[in-house]
Amino acid sequence: MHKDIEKILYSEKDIENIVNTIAKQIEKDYNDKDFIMVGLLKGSVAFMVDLMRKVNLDFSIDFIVASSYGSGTVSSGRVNIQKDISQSVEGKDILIVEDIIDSGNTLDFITKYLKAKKAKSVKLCTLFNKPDRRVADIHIDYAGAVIPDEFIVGYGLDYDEKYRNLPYVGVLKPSVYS
Ligand SMILES: O=P(O)(O)OC[C@H]1O[C@H](OP(=O)(O)OP(=O)(O)O)[C@H](O)[C@@H]1O
Ligand SMILES: Nc1nc2[nH]cnc2c(=O)[nH]1
Repeated sequence: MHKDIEKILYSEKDIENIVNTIAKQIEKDYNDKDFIMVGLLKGSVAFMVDLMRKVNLDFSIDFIVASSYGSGTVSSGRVNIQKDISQSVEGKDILIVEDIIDSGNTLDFITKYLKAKKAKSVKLCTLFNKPDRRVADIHIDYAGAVIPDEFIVGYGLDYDEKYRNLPYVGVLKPSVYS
């Protein structure tokens, strides 16, 4: 285990099981759809790569780079698009893939943004749902696990741009923040 991690909340195996369950639901719902799986970078990178390989359908992938966090652990509420989707979404079914939904500000903004670009449908898929600090009124279509109000890292999730490469998800030792 990494020296900065206090405890592991989701092991590699736990995450694999969650990914497989969500992939089966998506296969069922998107069987007859022409859809784009859109990962929100950078946090969704590990989840997106694992999920897309488990969904046995024809679809395209794309990425948006959006950010609402600075170097800390609280959402600024302002969402910036740093890299837009690279194709037209008009008339397309969009499945957004996210690592975590917390305040909901990021997904609220991105959903409205894609609908304004005339997407046929926009659904949300997140590995982790943290409802305690929700501000925006959003509907999550696929959620892996509900987590309490703790700041988690690993499997794409960072603190100050570190720990994204950990294959598991855990919480940091308090000394890391001081
Ligand atoms: O529901 P919210 O409060 O908006 O928080 C969720 C967002 O925060 C994190 O992204 P961040 O802005 O830290 O960028 P990152 O994906 O590059 O880590 C995470 O990946 C989500 O996109
Ligand atoms: N890394 C990380 N980013 C977040 N963004 C919103 N909540 C979290 C969290 O718990 N961990």
